[in-house]
Amino acid sequence: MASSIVVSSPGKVLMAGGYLVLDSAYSGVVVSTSSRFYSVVQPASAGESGVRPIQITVRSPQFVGATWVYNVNINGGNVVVQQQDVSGPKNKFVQLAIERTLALAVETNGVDSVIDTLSNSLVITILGDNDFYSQRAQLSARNLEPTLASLSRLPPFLHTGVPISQVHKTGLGSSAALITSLVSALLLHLKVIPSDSFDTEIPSEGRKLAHNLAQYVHCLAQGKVGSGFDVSAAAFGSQLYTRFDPEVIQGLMNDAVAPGSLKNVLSPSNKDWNHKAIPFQLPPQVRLMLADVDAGSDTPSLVGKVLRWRKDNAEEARTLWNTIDRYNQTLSKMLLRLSSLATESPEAYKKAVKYLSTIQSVQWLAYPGFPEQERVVVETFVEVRDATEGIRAHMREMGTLSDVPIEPPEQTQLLNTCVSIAGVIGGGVPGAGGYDAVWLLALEPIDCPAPEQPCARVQSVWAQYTALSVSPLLASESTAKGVRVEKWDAVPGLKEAMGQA
Ligand SMILES: Nc1ncnc2c1ncn2[C@@H]1O[C@H](COP(=O)(O)OP(=O)(O)O)[C@@H](O)[C@H]1O
Ligand SMILES: C[C@@](O)(CCOP(=O)(O)OP(=O)(O)O)CC(=O)O
Repeated sequence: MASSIVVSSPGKVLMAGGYLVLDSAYSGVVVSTSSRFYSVVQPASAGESGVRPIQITVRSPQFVGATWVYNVNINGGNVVVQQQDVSGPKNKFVQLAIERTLALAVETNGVDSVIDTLSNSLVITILGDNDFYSQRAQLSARNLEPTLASLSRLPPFLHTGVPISQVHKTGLGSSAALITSLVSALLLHLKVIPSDSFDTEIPSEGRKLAHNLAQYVHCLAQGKVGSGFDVSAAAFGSQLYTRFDPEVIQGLMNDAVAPGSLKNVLSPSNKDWNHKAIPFQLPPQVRLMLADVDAGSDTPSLVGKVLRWRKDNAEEARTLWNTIDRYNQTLSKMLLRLSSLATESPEAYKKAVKYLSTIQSVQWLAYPGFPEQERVVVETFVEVRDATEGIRAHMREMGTLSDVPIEPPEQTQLLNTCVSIAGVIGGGVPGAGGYDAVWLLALEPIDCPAPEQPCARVQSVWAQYTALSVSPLLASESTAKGVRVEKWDAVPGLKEAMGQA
């Protein structure tokens, strides 16, 4: 498909730092997922060139009735993107992503250049990996158990059978990944950033601009400035994230922006973008598993209650947040140390993982005869386990003090059952917590048959929780990178899904 651009961004799991990451004094441990969101930008067919006003059609082939046609009006520096069918369902994430990216392109390259680039109009297709949306209905329709093996048997980009408004999201940050991949694809198509902006993980100026624009659009679409960890993960991949000062975009949080007001604010050289995204990755042979547990909690209301408690109990909250932050930092430091140990002593690391994968974590230190290098690996894994348990205990305490179900009893019971499975390192509730999901870190020894892997043991326990209708997801460090340009043929099922609409 000539002159098409395919860009993808990962989803996210905030393993540690929920609520704290709203304060730039603290950081969050964010793992970007193996599940990715794709934006495909193509010039409309030749027969539609020269259409006025310029039209941009956006299609979401995975949902019923998810096609939006926009008229683009560029008058001087003003860019207005209007939905043709004003009575139809709207998608503010898509509309604002297009409108503000075009406005930035006009500021950067001038009106004539943008109009010339859009002379053929555009067709944009957006698709999320299956894991962004609950596949329970699709699994039961195929009489399949809610297991990883069943999920891997589903066709990629599976049609959900419902309108977007009715989809059960799994909390991987679909809107953040959507916006980041879409603005990145448009910035490339409109030649606002160089074509190689996403060729390496090193944050190029183009990647930084795409991040800043995506953060702005996401906050505008949501009507609030969250911590932004989800967009940062979509842009830069797994990281230790510290939020930017919301003031940097406060002046742009309006229905319309004055011509010329975006470029300087969103520029990577604007030092007011003071977020931090320190590269992070899970150690080898460690898998992040996610269970989509329930219909989900209302994150903004949980956040509102916790922040009210924090405001009314400043001293108590500071002490508790500082304690949680120490556990969060220990978790990230020990996970990074395991990556170093795997590089320094690969054989000792592999042997330790193999042994630990066969027993419960509470027994990991029982054996006294480890050789020195293996003992260091075992002790470091124990520190990770202890950090996860310390985070859980203090997040539960925060929930009790603020009357918010951060780790409610049902989740505590599920997590306690899971972390006692042989080969499971630890777990917790992601992000704001609640009833949405649980995450686990599980060992994955290299030379061990799949049915004996800790992941498989977790699956068999999760399959018993039919009441929780768990649909497990899986993330891993191997593919958890930020925005990247894709080759058509390298994305299984993409061409077929494009034809779905
Ligand atoms: N494939 C898609 N096509 C169009 N819009 C989508 C798609 N997936 C998600 N969205 C938009 O993102 C919103 C969900 O974003 P969000 O609330 O961040 O969910 P989550 O973070 O739990 O995935 C949806 O309501 C919809 O507007
Ligand atoms: C509370 C938070 O710090 C983390 C929320 O993480 P979640 O992953 O729970 O977010 P949703 O996908 O919107 O449900 C709020 C924030 O950082 O913006």
